[in-house]
Amino acid sequence: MIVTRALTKRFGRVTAVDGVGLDVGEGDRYGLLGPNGSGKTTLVRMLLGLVYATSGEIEVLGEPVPRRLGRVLPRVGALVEGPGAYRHLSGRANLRLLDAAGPGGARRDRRHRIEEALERVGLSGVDERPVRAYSLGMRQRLGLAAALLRRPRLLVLDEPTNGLDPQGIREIRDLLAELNADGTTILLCSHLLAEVEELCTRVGVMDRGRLVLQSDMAEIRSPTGQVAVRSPDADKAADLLDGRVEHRDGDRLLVRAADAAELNALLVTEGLRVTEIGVRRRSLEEVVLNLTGTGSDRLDREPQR
Ligand SMILES: Nc1ncnc2c1ncn2[C@@H]1O[C@H](COP(=O)(O)OP(=O)(O)OP(=O)(O)O)[C@@H](O)[C@H]1O
Repeated sequence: MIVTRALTKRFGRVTAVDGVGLDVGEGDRYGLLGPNGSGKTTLVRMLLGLVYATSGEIEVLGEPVPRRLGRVLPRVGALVEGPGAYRHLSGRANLRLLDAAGPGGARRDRRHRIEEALERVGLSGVDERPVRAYSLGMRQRLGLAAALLRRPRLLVLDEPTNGLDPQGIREIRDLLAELNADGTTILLCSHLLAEVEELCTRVGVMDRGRLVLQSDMAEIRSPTGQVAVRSPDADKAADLLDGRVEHRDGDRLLVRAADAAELNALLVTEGLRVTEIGVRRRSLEEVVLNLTGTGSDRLDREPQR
């Protein structure tokens, strides 16, 4: 769906994007993660022909960009510059204008398409108030509706849940999952680890212009070969499992073992009580921290010097 090779963009002395090889497959929910200023926006703007690359190659939907942009863009929905709209017009009127700019047949078909897009983003009940009276969340939804008008095969979204409350975030996340289940490939930029972890099937991590990680989420979340055990008999358990305990913290043990059920059986057979047990998987946060030393769920910390 999207392939870039050695993609680089310099603004004067600043290298915003540095030798990036992005690989987004059909049906992916790809999360491009990175702190502010790491180059995510510049990268997606290049994919959409909004910025020209300094060097490197881009292919979107099998076509070279920007050379074949005219063939690519009608099949791509994008929400990149923030939800831009005419503030004095209603949301519906904005979509009407946008729709009229493209091909699309009879007036009835157009009206139907607009209502369908509004419905998808939960704005079907919206009245004729001008967009300037909308909340940020409503504007964000309107931006998404605009991106969905042409039933795109690929959606490119920059921070799609910015400014939304938790309920709004959940709705957008559900909507994106639904669209993806219907066959739309999604590329989204985010500085929120949790958002990418919950929604995405594939992740790329940007750090100072470079793509420092690109992997399927399933691979990141694959078992580490350790089992986490919590037991009120932790001392005895540690004696019993001597040599296999990699870490101990009070009543919690981290044990080198592939099979939690087997370990549980062993402990219980020896008369040791187990309150919690499970195969340990790394979180996306751990993986990202190891790579970039970037903290917490907001990745917008200053790089360490
Ligand atoms: N038009 C421009 N002219 C000069 N420098 C720019 C321009 N656009 C981006 N940059 C610089 O390129 C770097 C990457 O910026 P970019 O906006 O792509 O990062 P980002 O990861 O998307 O961050 P954010 O989430 O804040 O948008 C930054 O150092 C930024 O200052």
